[in-house]
Amino acid sequence: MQFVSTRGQAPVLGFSDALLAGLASDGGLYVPQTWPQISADEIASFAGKPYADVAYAIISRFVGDEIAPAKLKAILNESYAVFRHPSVTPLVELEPNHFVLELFHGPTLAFKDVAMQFLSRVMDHILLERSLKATIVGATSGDTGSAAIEAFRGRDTTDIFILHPQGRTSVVQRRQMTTVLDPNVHNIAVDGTFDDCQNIVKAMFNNHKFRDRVRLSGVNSINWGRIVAQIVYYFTAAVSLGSAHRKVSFTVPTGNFGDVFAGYCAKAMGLPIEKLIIATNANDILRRTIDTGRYEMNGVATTISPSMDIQISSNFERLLFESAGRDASAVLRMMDGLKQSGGFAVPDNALAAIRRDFAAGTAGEAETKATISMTLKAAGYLLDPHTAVGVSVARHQAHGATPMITLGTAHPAKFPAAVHEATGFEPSLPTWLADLHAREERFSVLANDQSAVEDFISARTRAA
Ligand SMILES: Cc1ncc(COP(=O)(O)O)c(C=O)c1O
Ligand SMILES: N[C@@H](CCOP(=O)(O)O)C(=O)O
Repeated sequence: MQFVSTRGQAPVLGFSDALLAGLASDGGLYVPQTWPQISADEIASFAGKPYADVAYAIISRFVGDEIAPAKLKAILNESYAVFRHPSVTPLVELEPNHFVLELFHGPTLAFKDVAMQFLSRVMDHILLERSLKATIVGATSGDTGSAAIEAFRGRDTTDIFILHPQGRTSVVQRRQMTTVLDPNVHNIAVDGTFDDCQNIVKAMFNNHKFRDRVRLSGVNSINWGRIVAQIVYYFTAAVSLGSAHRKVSFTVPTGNFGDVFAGYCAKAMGLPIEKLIIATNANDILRRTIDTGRYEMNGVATTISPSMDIQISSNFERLLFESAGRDASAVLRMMDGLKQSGGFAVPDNALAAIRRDFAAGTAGEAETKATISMTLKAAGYLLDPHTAVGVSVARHQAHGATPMITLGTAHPAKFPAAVHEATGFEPSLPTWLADLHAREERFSVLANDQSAVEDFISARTRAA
C-alpha cells in the first residue's frame, strides 16, 4: 500500500515512511492511494472476535508486507492488553437505539490511547529495525499529549516534545502530562491557543533543515498511523449491532477532525454507515462550513470541552481531498486561502459529496451542562463534557430505526470541575491516578514562537 499527499507534491511513501514522516514534505497529509475493501461477509465475521484480531484484519491492509504478520499481531496484542475493559472499546446503551462507544478505558482515560498505544510500538519497531532515533513532536489541547507521553515514555528510540496551550487544559489533563518525569519526555507550555501550538508544529515540519536534522516525526492525527488505528472501533461497534447487514450512524465530538475522518475511512472500506454526524462545541467552524460551504475562522472560544477548542481542523484537509475528487490543486488553493485570509469556499462538487456522508450540529455550554445533568438523572450515566456535546447533538438528529452510536471520547474524571458544575458531583480518578495531584510537575514555558521551540528541542533531542 502506498500513500499520497493531499497537496500532491510530496513523494509517494509506503506505510513505515508515511508514519515516520508524520506530515508530508509539501505540508499536506498522507492518505492511502486506494481504499482497501472489506466484504460484507468478512465484516460480519468480526462479530465476537477479540479487538486485536479485528485491528489486525483492518490495519494489515494498510501495512502490506512492510511488517511481518507475526510482529504486527504481537504489537496489536500488546497495545490492547493495556486497556482495562475486556472489549477494549465497549458499547453501552444510553437510551433506546442510542449507544455510547466508550473509548476511554486506556491508561490516560481518552480515545487517544487507542491509537497512541499502537503508534508508539509500531514506531519503536520501525526505528529499531533502521537503527535510528527520532524526535517526536505533538500539539495538544490536553488529551493527545497525555496519551502520547504515556505511550512513548521511557523509549530509547524517541524523545518526545509536547506543546500545550498554557492554562487552557483541565488540571487533570495538564498533570497527566507534566508529572511524567522520564528523561525522554519534554512538556512545553506555550503562551497561546491549541491552534498556535499546532501551527508551530506544522511550521517545524515545513522547516526542512530542522526537520531533517532532528529527524522530526509527529503524533497528532496528521499522522496516518493515528487515523488507521481509529478506524477499527467503527467496525467493532457497528458489528456488535448487526453490521454488515444493518446500517448504523455515528455522532462524533469533533475538533481536529481525526476521529470522524476515521469513520469516513471505515465507510470508504465498506462499512455500511448511514451518516457521520460532526458534533461541535461553541467552536463551530465545521458545522458552519457544512451549512454554508465556507470555512471561516472567527477566533477560539474557551469552553468546558477544552479538547475541542480548535479552529484549524487539520484533518478536514483529508476530507476536502477525497470529496474534491482527489484534486490536489483544489486543496492547495483552499489551504492557500486559509493561510492568506483565514477562510475559503468549498467547491460545489466537494460540498455536495460532504453533505451526502456528513451532517453537523452544535451544543453550546448551557446545553452541554444540561445534557450531563439530565443524562445522569435519567440514565444514571455520567458523561464527560466532550461526549456530552456528542450526545446532545445526536439527540437532535432524526435517525429513524438506524442505531445511533455516539463516541465516548473521554472519562468524566478528566474534567472534574465541569462535571461538578453540571451535577454537583465530582468524579474521582481511578486508583492508578489517585495521587496525580500530589506528584511533582515539570514543564517549560515558551513564547508562541517557532524558533524558541526549535532551539529548545535542538538543545535536548538525542536524534540530532
Ligand atoms: C475528549 C476529546 N473529544 C473529542 C476530541 C476531538 O477529536 P478530533 O480532534 O479527532 O476531532 C478530542 C481531541 O481531539 C478530545 O480530546
Ligand atoms: N483534542 C486534541 C487536539 C489534537 O488532536 P489530534 O487528534 O490531532 O492529536 C488533544 O487532545 O490534544
